[in-house]
Formats: sequence, C-alpha cells, structure tokens
Amino acid sequence: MKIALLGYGRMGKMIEGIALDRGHSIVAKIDNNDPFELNGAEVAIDFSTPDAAFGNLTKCFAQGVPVICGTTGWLDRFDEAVANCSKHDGGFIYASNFSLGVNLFFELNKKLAQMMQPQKDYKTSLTEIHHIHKLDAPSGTGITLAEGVLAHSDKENWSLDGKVAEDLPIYSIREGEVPGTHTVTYESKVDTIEITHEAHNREGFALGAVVAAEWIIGKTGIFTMKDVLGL
Ligand SMILES: NC(=O)C1=CN([C@@H]2O[C@H](COP(=O)(O)OP(=O)(O)OC[C@H]3O[C@@H](n4cnc5c(N)ncnc54)[C@H](OP(=O)(O)O)[C@@H]3O)[C@@H](O)[C@H]2O)C=CC1
Ligand SMILES: O=C(O)C1=N[C@H](C(=O)O)C[C@H](O)C1
Repeated sequence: MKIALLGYGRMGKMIEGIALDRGHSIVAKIDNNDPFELNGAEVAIDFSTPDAAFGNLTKCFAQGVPVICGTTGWLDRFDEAVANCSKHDGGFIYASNFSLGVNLFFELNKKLAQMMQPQKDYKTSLTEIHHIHKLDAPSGTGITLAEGVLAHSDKENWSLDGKVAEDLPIYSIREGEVPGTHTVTYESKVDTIEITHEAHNREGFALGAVVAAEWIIGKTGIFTMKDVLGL
C-alpha cells in the first residue's frame, strides 16, 4: 500500500516505522509549507495540526485519495469534511484515538455511564493528562469520552476545567512527555469509582492508524474505528 503522510511529526514518524515494518511504502511526507503532492498514494494518513487538517482532507478528497485522520482540535468543521468526502464519493475515517485499548475503553465508558445514570449521589468528571507540546485542550479522546457519558446523563454539555458549573467537567493537565492518560471518575461521599486508560507510548495510536488505512482500501464512505475493529 502506498501511503502519504500528512504531518511528519511525532506521530507521522512512528506511523512510518510501523507502515514499513508491515510492508507498505511511504510515497509522500508533507509538513507545513511543503508542496501538496501525493505522488500516487493509495491512502493518506493525517496527523498534522488543528489548523491544517481540514484543508488537507479537502485536497485529498478532491484527488480521490481516502483519508485516515487522527488530528484533533478541528471538529467544528467535521460535518463539512464529511460533505466533501461524500461529494467526491471518497473514503474517510476520523478517530480521536486509534489505539485498540482506547477503543475498548470507549465501550467500557459507555457501559459504566449507563450503569451510573440512576445513581444520583455520584458526581462525574473526566481528567486527561498529556505532554506539554499538545496544542488542543481538552483532548479529542477526552471529548469522545465526555460524549459517551453525556449520552447517559441529565447534563447536556461538557466544559473545560469545570468553567460552567452545570456541565460535565473535563480537566486538562499538561506535564512532561506524557503520551496520553484519560480517567473517568464517579465520586460520592462514601466512595470513588474510577476507570483509567494510560498509554505507555504512541505505538498503539500509530498501529491503529495503519490498520485503519489497510482496512479502507477499496471502500468508499464514512467509517469509524468501531467498523475497523468490529466492536
Ligand atoms: N487520534 C489519535 O490516535 C492521535 C491523535 N494525535 C493527534 O495528532 C496530531 C499530531 O500529533 P503529533 O504528531 O504529536 O504532533 P507534532 O507537532 O509532532 O506533528 C505535527 C506535524 O504536522 C505538521 N504540519 C503543520 N502544518 C501542516 C500542514 N499544513 N500539512 C501537513 N502537516 C503539517 C508539522 O510540521 P511543521 O513542524 O513543519 O509545522 C508537524 O510535523 C495532534 O492533533 C494530536 O492531538 C496524536 C496521537 C494520537
Ligand atoms: O496529542 C496527543 O499526543 C494525543 N492526542 C489525541 C487526543 O487528543 O485525544 C490522542 C492521544 O491521547 C494523544
């Protein structure tokens, strides 16, 4: 499979290593201000920046190249990206987190939220910890987890660091080189129930993105990691 890497930073480089190990070739590596030349790529993998992702996706769809997108912090334009993809009968997978472990954790989170819905003595919150280079807050994964909780809650919205009292708070912490830790907490006067996913490195994210790229070849439509993993 010929892959174009849109964004050749921490994730782009890790994806390159895993893709080569799995027998694929990298035909383009595009960073900021590089010419947008896909060089016959069969699939593009975008781990760029919140400002760059939407433009990159738009160009790929126009050129008939399916996209796996892991970039977070640009979802205000998600519906437009989906419309662009459909217009060109393209293929698209966005995931706030491509790791198998986090996708299992998403399902666990929804199940726990459903169980906790009648338990009105518990206060719910989310915490995400990431490295100091991260541009967006809260994390995309934190937002997906919050959506999973809100689907089984009387609350309607999440807000960053508890800024709106009636919302579900997502606390964002930036420290050192932490790859990504997410915790959902239910706290009452008498006890605490907590579930945590802690990434030990970026390998799981990168492997998931390559597996998604292998999966989308020959398909058109908008898919999720649930489709790829059969969850
Ligand atoms: N969904 C998931 O599983 C995961 C998602 N992420 C997300 O992926 C994104 C990237 O993370 P990470 O690799 O750590 O970040 P980095 O900052 O290490 O890499 C981002 C890269 O994007 C490049 N870039 C900037 N503008 C453009 C552009 N217009 N087109 C293409 N590339 C561009 C930067 O190049 P330059 O240096 O020239 O500016 C840089 O090399 C983030 O949004 C992060 O949240 C991260 C891990 C897992
Ligand atoms: O920026 C990161 O590093 C990560 N970003 C993703 C997010 O925002 O959820 C996924 C992972 O946690 C690492």
